[in-house]
Amino acid sequence: MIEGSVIEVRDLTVRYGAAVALDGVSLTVGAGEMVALIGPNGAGKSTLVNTLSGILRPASGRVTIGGRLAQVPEGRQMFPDLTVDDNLRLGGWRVRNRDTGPIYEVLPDLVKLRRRRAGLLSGGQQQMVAVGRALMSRPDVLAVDELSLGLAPLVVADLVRHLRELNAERGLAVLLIEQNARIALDLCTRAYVLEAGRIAVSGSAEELAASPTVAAAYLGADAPVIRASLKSLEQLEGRPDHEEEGVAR
Ligand SMILES: Nc1ncnc2c1ncn2[C@@H]1O[C@H](COP(=O)(O)OP(=O)(O)OP(=O)(O)O)[C@@H](O)[C@H]1O
Repeated sequence: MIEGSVIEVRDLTVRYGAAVALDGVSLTVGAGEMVALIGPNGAGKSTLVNTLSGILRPASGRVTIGGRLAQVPEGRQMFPDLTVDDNLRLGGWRVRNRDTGPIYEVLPDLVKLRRRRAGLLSGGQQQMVAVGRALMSRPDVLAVDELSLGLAPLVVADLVRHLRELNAERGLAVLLIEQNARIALDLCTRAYVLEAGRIAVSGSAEELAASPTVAAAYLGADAPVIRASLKSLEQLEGRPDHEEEGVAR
């Protein structure tokens, strides 16, 4: 394993029966790094996350995780009849961690919801529970599958801000799997573009955002909306202007 990396994927091929979903994929995520994996529907993004977390087995190639990986699954996967607190607790099951207190410190919006049934929450609230539940296993790296799916821009901006804080203050590495490339390239420093099971292009977020091909294919009309939401969220909370650095390009 490359020193200092928390995820190392080498020449990974994954099949569903005869169908090849991932074909010779290689990528790395360094400790404390935020890396994006973007790509269209059916590119193989969820297959990759599910292989990282051991749900799927590679046909060939190697996946190495340095430290602990926790997954925020696509669609949030709440236990709808359980309370928020019980959903969180389930995230700590593997490491025998039942103390949800630290999660409410990191995600204080959940405090007032702790006794509510998860099925009654909004999509954004559920996504926050899903992030908190993943944090219960005290991970070194979080694999977040479609953070923004079906959520309003302001809600996404709030979740992005929390991920940024977790990264800056706790050194949590993040692999962000996103269809919305603008969000991914705003949040992360490096990115890979997955197309039809192969890495089509990779590089720094700046390079990819500046690439006409990537821009044409992936940077749609929603881009200004998300950035405006981040800005208004920060203004609402009286955050200083320099926090905007790294968001707007
Ligand atoms: N259980 C399965 N059985 C057979 N084929 C599957 C299965 N799950 C996914 N596939 C196929 O594998 C390919 C990759 O799917 P995957 O869900 O990983 O893509 P994705 O990039 O996550 O797409 P989306 O953004 O729509 O979730 C697709 O062609 C898909 O149809």
